[in-house]
Amino acid sequence: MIRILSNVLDATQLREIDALLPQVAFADGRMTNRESTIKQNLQAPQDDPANERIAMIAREALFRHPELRTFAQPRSLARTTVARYEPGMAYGWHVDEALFPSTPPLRSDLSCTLFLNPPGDYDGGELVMQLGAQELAYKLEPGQALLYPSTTIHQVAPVTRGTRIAAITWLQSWIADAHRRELLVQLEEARARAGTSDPRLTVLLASLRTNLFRMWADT
Ligand SMILES: O=C(O)CCC(=O)C(=O)O
Ligand SMILES: [Fe+2]
Repeated sequence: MIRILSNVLDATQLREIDALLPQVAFADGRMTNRESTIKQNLQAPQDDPANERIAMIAREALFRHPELRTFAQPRSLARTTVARYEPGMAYGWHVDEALFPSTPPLRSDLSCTLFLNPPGDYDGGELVMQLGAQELAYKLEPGQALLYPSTTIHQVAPVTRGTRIAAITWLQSWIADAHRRELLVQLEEARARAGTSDPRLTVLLASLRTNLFRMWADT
């Protein structure tokens, strides 16, 4: 399921990131995908101090975002990298790598783009998801994020004017299977909708959720 997360970053965090962005020493994005013929963007080197600070702000904000916690059941979050697209740049149709090279390697269950500048700053640059014969294009406000299954074929459409800046990361979920994760999301919603007027129902829904999580969680 593709989800839009709102208010991942507040105005103060966005201001701090805006002040850090000019200090990022962007380099060719192929540094992390050497063979790629479809990736044309600029990316912050991992040891870039401004990127590290932005990554820390983004990581903390994402990891505690209540909807991300419900939708992703996050076990671990990969390093966050800031990417920049200038006119003519794009990232053609692809699917993200299965394993993110960290220690231990992180299985990419969900991919996440945190938008850092306003959609009015650039033309093109939509993040496009391929769903069978349909395409869904997203261009979100700064501080909003798109969370999508890493199994999805997607692209960043060519930027034709201005600059697109986003922070990208990957998550490993406690629940590898997307359908199981979705059932837990529905149970969470059922629990919220049921309220507390029937205490037995409250316990039953909590029990279902917890015991399915126990049955399905990787350890
Ligand atoms: O910039 C984005 O929104 C996503 C980029 C992307 O698909 C990737 O880095 O794998
Ligand atoms: Fe991607």
